[in-house]
Order: sequence, then structure tokens, then C-alpha cells
Amino acid sequence: YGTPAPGGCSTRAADENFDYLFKIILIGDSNVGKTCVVQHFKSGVYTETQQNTIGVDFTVRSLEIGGACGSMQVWDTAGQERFRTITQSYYRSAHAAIIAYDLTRLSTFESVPHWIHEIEKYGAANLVIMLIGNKSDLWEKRHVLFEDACTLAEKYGLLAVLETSAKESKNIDEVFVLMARELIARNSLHLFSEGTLGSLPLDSSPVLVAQSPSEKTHCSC
Ligand SMILES: Nc1nc2c(ncn2[C@@H]2O[C@H](COP(=O)(O)OP(=O)(O)OP(=O)(O)O)[C@@H](O)[C@H]2O)c(=O)[nH]1
Ligand SMILES: [Mg+2]
Repeated sequence: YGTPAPGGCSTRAADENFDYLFKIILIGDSNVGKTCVVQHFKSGVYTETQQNTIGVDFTVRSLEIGGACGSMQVWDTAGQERFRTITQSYYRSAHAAIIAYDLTRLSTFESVPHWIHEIEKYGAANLVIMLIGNKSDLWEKRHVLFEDACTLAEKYGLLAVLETSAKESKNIDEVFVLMARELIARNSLHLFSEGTLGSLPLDSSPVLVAQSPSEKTHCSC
């Protein structure tokens, strides 16, 4: 897939003039590195000492995908149990979810079915779900095999599994580009059927709603 333009869709005003709006919720156990991943996506910088997220943090970045400008709105949620009721209220308006685990801690991978269940319970139907195994730089401490993550992704019909490292800048943009492409592909099918392609609304209403289940349940690596 293509490389995002360095400063987002640079000739445009990043927050208002875009073709697509993607709302993505980022979930997973505490300390798997969700905030580091989203900060790296936003600024290209890794910050070692992150505080645990309190409730939900919002980040936005524009991405150029196939000549169109997409605004990626990422809701970075707290993994800590005590914030569950706050984070649950953010599932409803999301087009997609990214579930993160820490590939050095098996328990965070074993929680993935729980997070899928949360999406099914609180999210819209047919939400696009991607799985990321973070901290791939710590490969000598690996406790989760990539093959096992792929098996789980296939079992639950997830879009893809990517192993990432916020610390070593591995696969971070790829996660969001892949997600954006999938959402555009699904939405295009919907728009064709409605006969409205080419007249995408630019107001605050959700531009992208995942309408049809995807054929893709493969691991993308
Ligand atoms: N080695 C390594 N450490 C990482 C990576 N990403 C995050 N960390 C570290 O993991 C710890 C937790 O990172 P956070 O991003 O705060 O984790 P979180 O998932 O947002 O945690 P909550 O906000 O509590 O849900 C921090 O000490 C980070 O420095 C990575 O790619 N590699
Ligand atoms: Mg966090």
C-alpha cells in the first residue's frame, strides 16, 4: 500500500477539508502500548514514559490514500478495568476497531476474545477489526507466536494481524493505511449501490459506515 504524504494531505486544511472521515477506536489491555502507537502515528515520535490513559484520548491525522484525503480520528482508550464504562460509550460511533496486545505478555493476547466481545456488545454491526501485536522490538522476550495471532484472527474474521513497534517505528503507519483502504473499499461498494459516488458529504455526519462483511480474513504479513 502507498506511503502517506509526509504532512498529511498537505495542500488541504487537515481538520476540515477531507474526502473521508474514519473513526477508529483503539482498545486492548493496559500497558500494551496503545498510546505510544497512536502518538507515533500522530507525530512520528516515540515517548518512553507514558502515563496510563485516563478514560479516552482523541487524536486526529490526515492521510492521503489513493489520491483522496482521509481524516483519521483515533480514540485511544484506557485499558485499565476501572475506565471500562467510560470507554464502552465510544464504541457506538466507531467505523473500525484496533485491538492491541503486547507480544511479550501472553495474558494480553488471551484478553483479545474479551475485547472482540466488547465490540460485538457495544459497537455497530460488522465493525472492521484489526489486531496488532505491539513491542516487536522485544523479540527475544516474545510469548505470543505470530501464527497463533493469525489463527485467532481467522477464527474471528478479523481484517488482519500486524506486529508493530512504536519504539522502532515498525508497521505503525501501515496499520492505519491498511484500515483506511479497507474502509474505503467497503464504503465504495455501498456508495455504488446507492449511486452517490462522487458526492461524498463533507459535513460532520459519519462518511464511512462499514456496510458489508469483508471477504478478507487473512493475515496481511
Ligand atoms: N519496547 C517497547 N516498549 C513499548 C512499545 N510501545 C510502548 N512501550 C512501553 O510500554 C509501556 C506502556 O505504554 P502505553 O502506550 O502507555 O500503554 P497503553 O496501552 O496506552 O496503556 P493504558 O493507557 O493504561 O491502556 C510504556 O512504558 C511504553 O514505553 C514498543 O513498541 N516497544
Ligand atoms: Mg494509554
